[in-house]
Amino acid sequence: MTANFWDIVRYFKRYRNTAIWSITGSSLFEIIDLAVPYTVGQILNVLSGRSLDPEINSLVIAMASIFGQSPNPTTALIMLSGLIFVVTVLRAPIQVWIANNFHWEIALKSRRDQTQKAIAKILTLPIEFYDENNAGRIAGRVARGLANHMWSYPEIAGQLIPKVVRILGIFVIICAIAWWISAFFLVSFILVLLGSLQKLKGLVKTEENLDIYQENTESRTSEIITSIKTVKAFANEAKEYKRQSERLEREAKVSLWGIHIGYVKLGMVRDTVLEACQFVVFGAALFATFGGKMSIGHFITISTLASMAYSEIKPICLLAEVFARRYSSMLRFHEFMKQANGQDAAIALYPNTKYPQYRFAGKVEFRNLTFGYDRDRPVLEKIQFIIEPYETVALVGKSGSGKSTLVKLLFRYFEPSSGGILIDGTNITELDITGYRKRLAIVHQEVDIFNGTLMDNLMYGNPTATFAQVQEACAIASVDEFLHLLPRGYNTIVGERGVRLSGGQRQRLGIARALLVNPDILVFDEATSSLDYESERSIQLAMRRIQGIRTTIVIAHRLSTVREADKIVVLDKGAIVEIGSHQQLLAQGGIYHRLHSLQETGELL
Ligand SMILES: Nc1ncnc2c1ncn2[C@@H]1O[C@H](COP(=O)(O)OP(=O)(O)OP(=O)(O)O)[C@@H](O)[C@H]1O
Repeated sequence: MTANFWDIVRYFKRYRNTAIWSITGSSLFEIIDLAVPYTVGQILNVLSGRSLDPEINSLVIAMASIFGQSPNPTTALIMLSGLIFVVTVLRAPIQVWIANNFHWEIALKSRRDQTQKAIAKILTLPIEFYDENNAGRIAGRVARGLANHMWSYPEIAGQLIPKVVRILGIFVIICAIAWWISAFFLVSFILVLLGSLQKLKGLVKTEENLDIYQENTESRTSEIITSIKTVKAFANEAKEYKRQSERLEREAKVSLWGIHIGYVKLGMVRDTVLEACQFVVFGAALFATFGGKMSIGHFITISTLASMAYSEIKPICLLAEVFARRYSSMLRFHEFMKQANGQDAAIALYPNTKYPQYRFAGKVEFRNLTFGYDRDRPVLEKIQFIIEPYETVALVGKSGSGKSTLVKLLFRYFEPSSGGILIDGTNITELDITGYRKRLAIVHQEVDIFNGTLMDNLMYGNPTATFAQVQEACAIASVDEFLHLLPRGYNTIVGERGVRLSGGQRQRLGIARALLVNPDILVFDEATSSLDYESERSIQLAMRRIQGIRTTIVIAHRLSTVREADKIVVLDKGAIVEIGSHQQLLAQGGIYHRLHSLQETGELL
């Protein structure tokens, strides 16, 4: 999905009304400020004994009559000084208030809204997105996009637009005094702006490449952090360091020689052209004044305004440059936000959303199910078997045979290409996905631990569980075997900043967490990592306690667990090759028998 400039504009759409009046306010103040050089010019005319411009003269007469004075040079000077006081001293706090208050208010509020939307997007993206993009890449893209939008808004709304309006105002005033100077001014302004924009276009393209490079570097840094144990175990610190340094060097080359130098050259050419134009205007006005075609007051007004205008073009170009530098990362944020949601996106993001409260006996039927991540390459083919309520079924097969994929389909992370899954006779696609998933629970091979207390982690799926229920689940899952070893029992902080739990302890925590949900179907993905004997025995005990209470599906990597299952489904290359009890399958003398013999001789399944 591609994004464009209008996505950036839409980002702030919610605050359109405040934006319109605050930008108009800021722009008006930039115009009002222009009264100063004009008034100074008029003061000079008074001081040098020349006449005022007709409009100002009638204003002085009108004001003098209001205060009962006769119009003379003194009243004119008081009037003109009063005008300068109003547009400078009185204007200052109001202008700062609008700029600092409203522009930043919009920037910060939009950041809050959009961060919320980004979190919603993260929660609703299809699960395969996370197979293809790691945390560092996603987090980096979102954070850069949000920050750049936030910084850009006050610069564009509070500075760039008002400055452009100010330049237009200057053009109008110069035009009223000497149209030929204003024509030169306008042409030079447009040419400088078009030239700068043309050059910026090229630089934005290079910025885009830089952004992609940066994302790749961030992604690898995040991988290094999450896989630091592997990096260290292979003593690959130097290799990783070198690879990242090379990437940074490549980024520096692009940003220094491709982009930075581009901006420097652009600035050099632009500033020289601007100074030259200003000099031409100054010279033309000087000769016009010397030749008696212009008053000294108008000469001062024009040269001051021209200097103001040309000095405003520089910040306008600089603001455009800064925006260009941020542009591609903002677009990449919108590309991320436009990613299609997963088919489970309907899952409620708001806690109060109602969903049906299902209750299943737990009969699961895989009916002629075929599926492939890539539609042309099926990973599972014509899978057909039934799990009766409260049965324990073990899925067995070599790595890559499709066991996990079958479970992913049960959780509706993906839809089958043909066939389907029925629960108590109803196709799961006909059920509300939230209500349905609430009745399932899974214990992954690697149990995720959130930073918080052990209790928080146990109650993750069911925050309303009672203490007695927690204790019961912990007893079944053999969590209580290590509970007393933790310094503060249930209140011990575990996870990122707390006590480290071993693989076996994590799995037992995972089982207790799943049991607390009281699911109708429990899926247990046995840890492949070799657990110590004690942990393995505890987990087996826990599994034995669960059997017969609810439908249980075990992705088995150890045959010791499988032996106890009511039914064993042996998968090979995405198809069911054997199905039956441990004894039946041994008697068949097929794949299962071979796997069993291998394990008996000490080889892992
Ligand atoms: N997200 C994915 N996108 C594309 N292909 C995938 C994806 N996940 C798994 N596969 C492929 O699907 C096939 C089945 O994988 P699956 O993870 O289901 O096997 P498994 O039996 O659970 O293996 P293991 O025991 O190693 O976990 C494999 O060929 C794998 O490469």
